[in-house]
Amino acid sequence: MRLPTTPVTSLWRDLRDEVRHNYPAGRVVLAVDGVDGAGKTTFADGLAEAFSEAGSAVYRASIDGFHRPRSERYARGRDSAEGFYRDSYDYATFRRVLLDPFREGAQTGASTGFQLSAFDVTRDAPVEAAWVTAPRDAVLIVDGIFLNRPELRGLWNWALWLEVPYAVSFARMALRDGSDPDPDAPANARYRGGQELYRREARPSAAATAIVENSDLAHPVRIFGDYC
Ligand SMILES: Nc1ncnc2c1ncn2[C@@H]1O[C@H](COP(=O)(O)OP(=O)(O)OP(=O)(O)O)[C@@H](O)[C@H]1O
Ligand SMILES: Cc1cn([C@H]2C[C@H](O)[C@@H](COP(=O)(O)O)O2)c(=O)[nH]c1=O
Repeated sequence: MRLPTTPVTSLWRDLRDEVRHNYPAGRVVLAVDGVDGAGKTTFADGLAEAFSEAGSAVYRASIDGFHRPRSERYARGRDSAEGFYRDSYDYATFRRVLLDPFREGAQTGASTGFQLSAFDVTRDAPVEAAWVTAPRDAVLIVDGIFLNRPELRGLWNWALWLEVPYAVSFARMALRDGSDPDPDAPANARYRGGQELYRREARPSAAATAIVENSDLAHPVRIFGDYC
C-alpha cells in the first residue's frame, strides 16, 4: 500500500532510505526508543509501513511483549523508579526467542523461527506466541522504553530516540489510559523517575543513531547533535 505524502510519512521515508543506504541487504534490526507516551508504537508502525511500501518484509515487536512477572518487577517496591528501570524486562528471553534467531535467519536461509512476544503484562503470564520465519533480507523494528541502555545497544543496526517533554508525554498517556497528566503526580513517580535514571545512566539520545523531536505529532522534526 502506498502511503500518502505528509511531513510524517516523508520523515519515515527519509529514515528508511538512510537505513537502506547503510544496510542494503541482509537482516536489519531497528530500535525506536523514547519515554512512555513519546509515540514509539505509532512511529515504529509508520516506519514499518515505509519499509513495506519499498518492498521489504517487515516484522514488528515491542519490548512490552517481554515484561518480567509482577513479583519480579515490584521486588524493589511497587513505586520504585529503580525497579522500573532495572527490573521491568526479561532481556535474556528477548534475545533467546527473538533477536538471536532473527539474526541467525540471515545465515540459515530463513529456516530459523523466532517469536515476537513472550509475556502478557496484563494477564501477568507467559504467552505461547507462534514461531515465525522470514525472508533473508527481513527488517525487524522493535519499539519500547530503555532500548538504548548499554546492555542492548550492540543489538541494533540503527536506533531512534524520540524526544518529547514530560508534559506532553504524560498528557498523551492521560488521554489514552486515563492516568494523571501531571508529570509530578505521585502516581507517575515510578515511571518518570525510571526514565530520569535511564537518561542519567545511559544517555540514550547520545547513544541513538537518530533523534526525532516528536511533540507535534503531525510535524516530527529530525534533530542533530547535543540538542537534548
Ligand atoms: N502521529 C500521531 N498522530 C496522532 N496521535 C498519535 C500519534 N502518535 C502517537 N499518538 C497518540 O499518542 C499516544 C501515545 O502514542 P504511542 O502509544 O504510540 O506512544 P508510546 O511511546 O508507544 O507509549 P507507551 O510507551 O506508553 O506504549 C497514543 O494515544 C497515540 O494514539
Ligand atoms: C500503570 C502504568 C503503567 N505504565 C507502563 C509501564 C510498564 O511498561 C507497564 C507496567 O508497569 P508496572 O508499573 O511495572 O506494572 O505499564 C506506564 O507507563 N504508566 C502507568 O501509569
